[in-house]
Amino acid sequence: MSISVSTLTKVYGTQKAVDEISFTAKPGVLGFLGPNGAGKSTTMKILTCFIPQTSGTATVCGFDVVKQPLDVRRHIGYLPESNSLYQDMYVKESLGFVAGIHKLHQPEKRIAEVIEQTGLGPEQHKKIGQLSKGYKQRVGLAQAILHNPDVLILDEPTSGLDPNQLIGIRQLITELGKSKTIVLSTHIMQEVEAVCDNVIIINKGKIVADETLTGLREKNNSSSLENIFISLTNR
Ligand SMILES: Nc1ncnc2c1ncn2[C@@H]1O[C@H](COP(=O)(O)OP(=O)(O)OP(=O)(O)O)[C@@H](O)[C@H]1O
Repeated sequence: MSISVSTLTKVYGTQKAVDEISFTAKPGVLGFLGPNGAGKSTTMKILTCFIPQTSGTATVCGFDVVKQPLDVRRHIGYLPESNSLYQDMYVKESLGFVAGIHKLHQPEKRIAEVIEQTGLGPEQHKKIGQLSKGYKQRVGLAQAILHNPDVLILDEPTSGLDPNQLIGIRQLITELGKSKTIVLSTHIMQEVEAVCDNVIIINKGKIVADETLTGLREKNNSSSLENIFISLTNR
């Protein structure tokens, strides 16, 4: 399994944000859904070694997030919810900077590939601060996939994008999901229908559904995903 999480718990002070969750993920796109404050970003931050868990374990490509963080970082790409980019850097320069962190061989070639893949071509000579929100999001995605990781963690990657850009990014996620394990957090149920193979719904720090998209619908009398979400998270 590319991701394996076992009885993972995170407590902030007195707030239990993640409560003994266990799940696995393999190549494909896993929708990671839940209401605001359910614990999605917290789980993603633990998987990407940004914060430590309180208890339980998580491994990425067999590497433990606490004991082997450097190995985990080599295998994972992360687009955080608040995608903080260096506004004064040029697009290509920022990708060169990230390539340096990953010590990539032939960075120029890989940067050109990723610019093509993320549709950044027309904007590649601009400073990040001059880009529209959608293109900034593409830069974040380009940075996340630059080292060709096996696992991608995308925290609301399409929030605030226009319908044309949405389609482009969703196509890219679908394409990447053919070979990589993608954990995708989103509040857009249409997006889940469009790109996800499997779905986890988390509510108040606990997993309330972990199914294939078709399995989830069958179990809930073919109800819409929106209705399933509402019924599982209003308990
Ligand atoms: N650094 C922190 N200190 C204290 N509490 C925190 C911290 N980060 C998150 N929390 C709390 O943990 C809970 C889970 O937050 P988290 O950001 O993981 O939710 P989420 O599912 O990603 O929500 P959203 O959909 O709004 O992004 C919330 O109650 C939140 O207030």
